[in-house]
Amino acid sequence: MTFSERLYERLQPIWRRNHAHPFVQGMGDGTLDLEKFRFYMIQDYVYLKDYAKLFALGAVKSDDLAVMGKFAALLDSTLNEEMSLHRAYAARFGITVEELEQAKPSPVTLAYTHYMLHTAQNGSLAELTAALLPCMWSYSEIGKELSRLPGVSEHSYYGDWIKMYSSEEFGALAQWCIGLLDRLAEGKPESELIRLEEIFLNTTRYEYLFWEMAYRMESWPDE
Ligand SMILES: Cc1ncc(CN)c(N)n1
Repeated sequence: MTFSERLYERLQPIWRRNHAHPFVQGMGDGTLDLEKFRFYMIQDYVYLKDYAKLFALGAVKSDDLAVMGKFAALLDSTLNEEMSLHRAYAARFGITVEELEQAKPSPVTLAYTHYMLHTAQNGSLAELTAALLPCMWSYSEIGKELSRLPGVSEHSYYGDWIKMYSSEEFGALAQWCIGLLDRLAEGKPESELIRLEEIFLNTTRYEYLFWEMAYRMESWPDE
């Protein structure tokens, strides 16, 4: 069994909760309130700005040219493809790029990105990869699962989101990250695998909290 198979098997309960979240299901059946989606888009933009830095840190922590190149490609794709989706949605919501850039993180966004950046800056390349993987992997799985629902890709708002995350290109990037973690985990003692599992579990939990935060449009108490 590969390390990613072990993670997938062990974390099924929380993984399924992510897929079953009303925000995710609401995109699938088209009933999600647009205000919640608007809130999500802005927070996700703020999130991705920090998330992209993990790829830059991954390149710094690697000595393998192929890995460095792939991290550079992931950085480029996050900033210029994934975040373009958000810029396009923002335009539809009447939000300017300047407003997007100035948006401030909610408590959950801040906690999630800071946890990942802290792990990436202080940990090994394997720890960095374990931290960033649930983001890529769970969106690719959610995108694919939603895209199987009839007519969903044609939804005037949620269709583009589902098309992006169910795309082969996004799936291939997620698969590369899974393969990288498997390679990095190979031959590691159980104590280190437990540490990697804990990091992966925490960012999987943060994925859930992010859906919950967006669904409830949670911000700071004084806002
Ligand atoms: C919170 C979150 N998690 C994952 C992804 C997919 N890159 C995202 N855009 N936002």
